[in-house]
Amino acid sequence: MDQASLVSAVDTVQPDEVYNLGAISFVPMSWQQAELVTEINGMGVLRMLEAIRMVSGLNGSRHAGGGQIRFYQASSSEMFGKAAETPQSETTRFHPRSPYGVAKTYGHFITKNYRESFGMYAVSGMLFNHESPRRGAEFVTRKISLAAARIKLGHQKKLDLGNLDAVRDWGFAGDYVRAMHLMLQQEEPTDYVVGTGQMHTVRDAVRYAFEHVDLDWKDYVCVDPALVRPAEVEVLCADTQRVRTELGWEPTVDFPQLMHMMVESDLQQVSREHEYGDLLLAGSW
Ligand SMILES: Nc1nc2c(ncn2[C@@H]2O[C@H](COP(=O)(O)OP(=O)(O)O[C@H]3O[C@H](CO)[C@@H](O)[C@H](O)[C@@H]3O)[C@@H](O)[C@H]2O)c(=O)[nH]1
Repeated sequence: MDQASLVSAVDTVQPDEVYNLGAISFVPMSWQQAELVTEINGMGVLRMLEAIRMVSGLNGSRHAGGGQIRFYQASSSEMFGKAAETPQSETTRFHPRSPYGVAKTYGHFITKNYRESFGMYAVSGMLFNHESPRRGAEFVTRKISLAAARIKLGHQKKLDLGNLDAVRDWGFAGDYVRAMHLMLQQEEPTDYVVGTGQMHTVRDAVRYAFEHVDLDWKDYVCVDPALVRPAEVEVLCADTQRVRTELGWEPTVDFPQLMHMMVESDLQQVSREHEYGDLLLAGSW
């Protein structure tokens, strides 16, 4: 959408809150299409802020109150990248490791800059990995849960993965949506790190998923060096103190439960797909 159409859309809808979750979110794609990812994940944020600024009539240097529309930017733990410390908090310095992370860092700082320049209620949530049964199949948790279900039901033989030692702080997406909403209900606009504070490896994710279907993951998982990233983010884990104390936010699903939830959902989905496929083959549709 061009800038004029965006301004017109914001002016027509007159929203109270805007959540900018729009992005190309698959990190490896950002090495293949760095310019496109920068355009969408970086410049896209600026365009949203500009549209809100124009509709709100914020023209000068700093306006107290900054208009009525509240803005949420989906920042990412990928900004911490080659992490300077663990766990990562609101004050940890950024060292992004991919064009995706660099573009998100621009989006983060331009949001902060519009808050400081125009007094806008504009905040960033530095969200760690958040997953659910709706996760795209290219992301590692869903790739694993789908494979566990397909292998269990006899529709797949093995699972190729990249770096099994990567450590992430994975949580349930539903919990993170609650955190985003809470961030826009505060008196003062400010940025938060959102995660569970728990570290797990990709290997743990595989183990939890395959355990759920009573299989030994070592019989099925192969490491494919082509899936290892050019510059990996080795360890991410959130310092959750601020989000817990200031927003009263707590995650409700732990990582083993999350993997079980995803595998359970995929067992049903894979069964349905194959039932549907069999009906088609039998000419019943
Ligand atoms: N996708 C994928 N990742 C793999 C694989 N094997 C190992 N990994 C490792 O698994 C980790 C997680 O990869 P993803 O699930 O693709 O997520 P991500 O790169 O950490 O990024 C996600 O979380 C960020 C933080 O919230 C988001 O900003 C980003 O958009 C995305 O949702 C990475 O260290 C990656 O190298 C594989 O076969 N596929």
